[in-house]
Amino acid sequence: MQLLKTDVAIIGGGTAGLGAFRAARAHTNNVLLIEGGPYGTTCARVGCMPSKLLIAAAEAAHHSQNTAPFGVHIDGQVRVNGREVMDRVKRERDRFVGFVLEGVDEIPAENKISGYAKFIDEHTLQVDDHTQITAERFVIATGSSPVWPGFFNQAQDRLIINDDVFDWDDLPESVAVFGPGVIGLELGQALHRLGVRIRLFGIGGQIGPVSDPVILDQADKIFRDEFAIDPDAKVTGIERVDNGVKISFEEHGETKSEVFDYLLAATGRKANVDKLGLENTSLVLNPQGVPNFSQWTLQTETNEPAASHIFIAGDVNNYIPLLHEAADEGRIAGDNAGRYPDIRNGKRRTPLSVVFSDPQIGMAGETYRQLEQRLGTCGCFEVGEVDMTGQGRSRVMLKNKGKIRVYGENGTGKLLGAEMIGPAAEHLVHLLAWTIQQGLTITEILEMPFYHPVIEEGLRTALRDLNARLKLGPEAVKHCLDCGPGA
Ligand SMILES: Cc1cc2nc3c(=O)[nH]c(=O)nc-3n(C[C@H](O)[C@H](O)[C@H](O)COP(=O)(O)OP(=O)(O)OC[C@H]3O[C@@H](n4cnc5c(N)ncnc54)[C@H](O)[C@@H]3O)c2cc1C
Ligand SMILES: NC(=O)c1ccc[n+]([C@@H]2O[C@H](COP(=O)([O-])OP(=O)(O)OC[C@H]3O[C@@H](n4cnc5c(N)ncnc54)[C@H](O)[C@@H]3O)[C@@H](O)[C@H]2O)c1
Repeated sequence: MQLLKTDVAIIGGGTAGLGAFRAARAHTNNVLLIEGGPYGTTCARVGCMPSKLLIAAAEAAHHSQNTAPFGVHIDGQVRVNGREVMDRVKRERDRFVGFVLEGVDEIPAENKISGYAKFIDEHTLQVDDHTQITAERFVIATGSSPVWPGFFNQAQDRLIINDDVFDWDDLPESVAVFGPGVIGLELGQALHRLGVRIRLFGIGGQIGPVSDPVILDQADKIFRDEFAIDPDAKVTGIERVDNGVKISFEEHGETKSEVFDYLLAATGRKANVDKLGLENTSLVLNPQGVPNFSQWTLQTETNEPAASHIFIAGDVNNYIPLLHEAADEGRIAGDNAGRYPDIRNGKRRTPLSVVFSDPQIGMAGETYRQLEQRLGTCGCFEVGEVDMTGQGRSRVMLKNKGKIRVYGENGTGKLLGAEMIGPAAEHLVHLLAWTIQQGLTITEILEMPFYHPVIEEGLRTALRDLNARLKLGPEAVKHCLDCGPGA
């Protein structure tokens, strides 16, 4: 058994762990990074990047099949070569992973340990069966893993998760996707557009991360128009049959069955805490077994009188499981583990999220649900809205679908948040998150320049509507002449 002593031990070499490693090293050279699996990060290997590559191929197929309304006809067949699609996805994915690996290679060998770590007491980790590490402070950055209900296991070898999709050499004929959350929606729509027969099964009517019922209703209509999706499905059976997996479900009061090549479980993820031996520490755990922690310092809560020497960052803390948040949290946790006990509050940014469906779903600032809970009973916030079906630039490009809803505070006139489904949502929510973080009022935002004809003019209409409802501006004028046609 190798015995090692260090100032800071980082458990997990993903995005949060690598950020924590760098930040802790600014305080001490005695930092150990422990990685159980392959380096490369979830984001680059099986997450953000390969999913966006698959979506990019799907968009190319979709555009080339939908040129006729412009009077542009592709005579002949648009052919999707599944092998070439997957080859590009994997080739480009490997390139992104390669960049991460180059960074990992620069970390000196004596600062890296391979193996799965587990606490055996407050200050000691067992790594596989080969090493024990005693450390003054720790950062837990072990990420998350997919979860699914037990009855999915009836699909046996045809049950797959996102990781498996990015291992394919060719596209299958059909996939039943369970979970129209972020992963299911992105992958399901992309597969559909690449010619794979899909059916997307949800539960309780939820689609993506949307909390605003008006946007949810839009999403439901838009996606139902394009592919088979039931966000509130009644699935009555899952069975492994000779040629795949048979799913039985109710539709319009009838029981139907359909056979698919695979069942893709995209029904959520859970924090990787179960094998960490946290029961051997004094940490206070929530019902999911995740340590309680401060979102500002990433310091965990302990039963001991002394402040905790353990920090937790990234997906494993179940707070905001997104890449940029994992990176921020890694830096904050690593910095605090390095400087402990003189710890600091880190900078948390305005919440921002994007689903790369088409149309995209975007959210910035506080969600509708959060605002309803915080301000709903006092009539303290108002909602402005624009329907994108008539929006000039979107219509020109035949991207005129969806709605934008913006939320503002009565009295202060500040923008609080937004939810949307529609064109260029990935860009619009950035603009909104940036203005919310600066604490701008809707009036101040409306003083900014707006070009013509652009999708941002649609956002301006929603903001004008909001200002009028907050009684801080005139009624929004329908077809305002000084705005430019279709603004
Ligand atoms: C399909 C998919 C698409 C996504 N798309 C986006 C997107 O478009 N935009 C976005 O912002 N986010 C996206 N995400 C989320 C994003 O990938 C995660 O938020 C982010 O990767 C989390 O980073 P992390 O460092 O917390 O975890 P990870 O990168 O998973 O790192 C955790 C590491 O810990 C290691 N580990 C686990 N247990 C132990 C142990 N006991 N000992 C040692 N090592 C251990 C693991 O091997 C792993 O390498 C996506 C996720 C998925 C799955
Ligand atoms: N574009 C992005 O930023 C992006 C992309 C992918 C993933 N992610 C991150 O990864 C996280 C995990 O994504 P996810 O899609 O696995 O989780 P999710 O929580 O977003 O979605 C899970 C979905 O599965 C549904 N569901 C649960 N049980 C079900 C069942 N038995 N049958 C059918 N549906 C069921 C839920 O209602 C929900 O809609 C996301 O929260 C997000 O933070 C981000």
